[in-house]
Amino acid sequence: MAIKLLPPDLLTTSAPITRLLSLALTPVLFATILIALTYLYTTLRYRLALPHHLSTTNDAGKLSPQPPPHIPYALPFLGSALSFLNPVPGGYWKGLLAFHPHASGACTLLLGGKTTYVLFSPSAVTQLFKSRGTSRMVFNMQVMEKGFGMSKEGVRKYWGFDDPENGAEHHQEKIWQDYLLKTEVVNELTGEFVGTLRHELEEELKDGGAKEVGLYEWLRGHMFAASTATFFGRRILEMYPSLGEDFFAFDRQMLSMFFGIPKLFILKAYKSRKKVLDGMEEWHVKMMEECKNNPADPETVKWEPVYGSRANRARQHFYGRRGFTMRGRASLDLGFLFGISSNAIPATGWMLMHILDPKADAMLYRDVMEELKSAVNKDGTLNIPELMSLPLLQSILHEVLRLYVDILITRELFEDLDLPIDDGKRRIALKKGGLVMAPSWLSHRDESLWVDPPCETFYARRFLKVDPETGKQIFSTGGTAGKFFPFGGGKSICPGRVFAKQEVLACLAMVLLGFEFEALGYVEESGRKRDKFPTLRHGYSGSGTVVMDGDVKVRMKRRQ
Ligand code: HEM
Repeated sequence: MAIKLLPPDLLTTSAPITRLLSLALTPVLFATILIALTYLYTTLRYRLALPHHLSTTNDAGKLSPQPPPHIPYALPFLGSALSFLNPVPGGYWKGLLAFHPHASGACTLLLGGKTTYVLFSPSAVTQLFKSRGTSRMVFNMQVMEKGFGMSKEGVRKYWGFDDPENGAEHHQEKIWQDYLLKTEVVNELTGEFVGTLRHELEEELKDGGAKEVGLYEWLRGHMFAASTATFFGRRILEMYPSLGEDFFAFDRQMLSMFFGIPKLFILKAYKSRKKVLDGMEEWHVKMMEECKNNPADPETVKWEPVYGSRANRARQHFYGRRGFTMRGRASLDLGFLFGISSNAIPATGWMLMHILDPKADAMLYRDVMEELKSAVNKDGTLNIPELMSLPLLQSILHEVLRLYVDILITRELFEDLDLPIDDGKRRIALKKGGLVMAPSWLSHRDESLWVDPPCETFYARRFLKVDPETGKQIFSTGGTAGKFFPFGGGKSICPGRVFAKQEVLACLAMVLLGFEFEALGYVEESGRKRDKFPTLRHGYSGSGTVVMDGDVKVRMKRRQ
């Protein structure tokens, strides 16, 4: 049958077949030669550059600083992009450090045509955060368009491409300063969050019984509801009760869209984003009708159910002035919801899971409870400043952020930058137009920096020290500059960091003081039993606080 389908001349002579074959093989041969030559050239370039980079003689001014060695690759233009998309957390970095010395403190990658300088020397990272010649704008624009589904025109409008006077950078910074970072506003937000969460938790086990739950799954629902209502107002969850579920389905797949995986392969991701955007757009249309296109003034009104916090209303006023469509606002709000929810909620989950882990430090749960009780006022309310100063609790939070935050701090270089390595014994020269990236994974898990216990181990008391004067245990992050940066750094540092710490610790305290937990064992995401404590769920590098690939099953009841 197959033979009959071939043209007659191909059946009678083998010459056309040979011609056809050689025609088909030429591009393959060409591609193979190109790949081999690219690999040979980039390997040779790397081998020649590495000794110069590692040499400490250039501090005497004998050698001028050079860009860090370019990691070899085989695919022209794409460079290391495909291997960078390793879904195992830390997988790409592990492969890189198998041949590139950690002591080098930096390297250069070609990622989809873009020269990307990767920093993991503490002195270089510290200096990067201080430098003025960098910006996060290009990264932000890409996240908005590829991650949160904003139109190209919307992104241009947001950043003021055609109207620089009205770009968002300055306005956004001012909104963060006035409504996310000022102490009184943070306290106000924490008060609202605590009130909403209390309301949520009061509904749990009202009859005094007990129940078995997956700890993180249970926590996530309550925490999402409380933080979303705090920032966006109560009405969003009344109108769109499955927002949490839809948001986390989107959150799981956001990076695959951001990294540009062809749509055909990730239809589910696009579908999940569309669903949340449709719901948020509908919410906006209704809310704008209710408030007659004029959300309550953020200066005078503390909180209200339609648009929630001052921070959110200040954003909405700005978007209104800039003439954003409801769809455009939905994308911007999805981005803000991502900022609020994607890190703080899993970080609280990891803390709870470690504290209640039946196979870990047997004294941890007891010590945490003792500390927490000292932060309760006589009337039973939480003393937030006291809570924020508890050494063990702060140490656990920081250890969770060290071990589970996988963030790629990314900046565009709009001028050449000269950075120190090894406290300045060596220097590197980064060229204008490139990207510079400080991956938290490489610094937070550097085995030469985090030694006792080893960097891969969760150690609740890692950030505790004995105060030589009082002999008491104190919390300290001293000596971690450039080695530990879960909130990023410099002028683009996370504006929600102060609230995030209060939110995480307040939530943890309310849960542990309100309920008794008995750990029953570990489970997979599917609910099937497993022997080991959950670890990091698969996802691309840069996921933020990485979610767990399972849960701790607990029996819970109300404390008497
Ligand atoms: C444990 C919790 C959190 C972690 C680890 C975290 C981490 C980060 C990081 C690493 C960045 C990028 C910083 C940089 O490039 O230097 C960032 C940006 C941001 N975060 Fe957070 N964050 C957390 C919680 C929050 C919360 C609760 C909010 C809101 C209240 C928030 C709002 C934002 C916003 C709006 C940005 C973007 C700022 C901009 O583009 O200028 N974050 N966060």
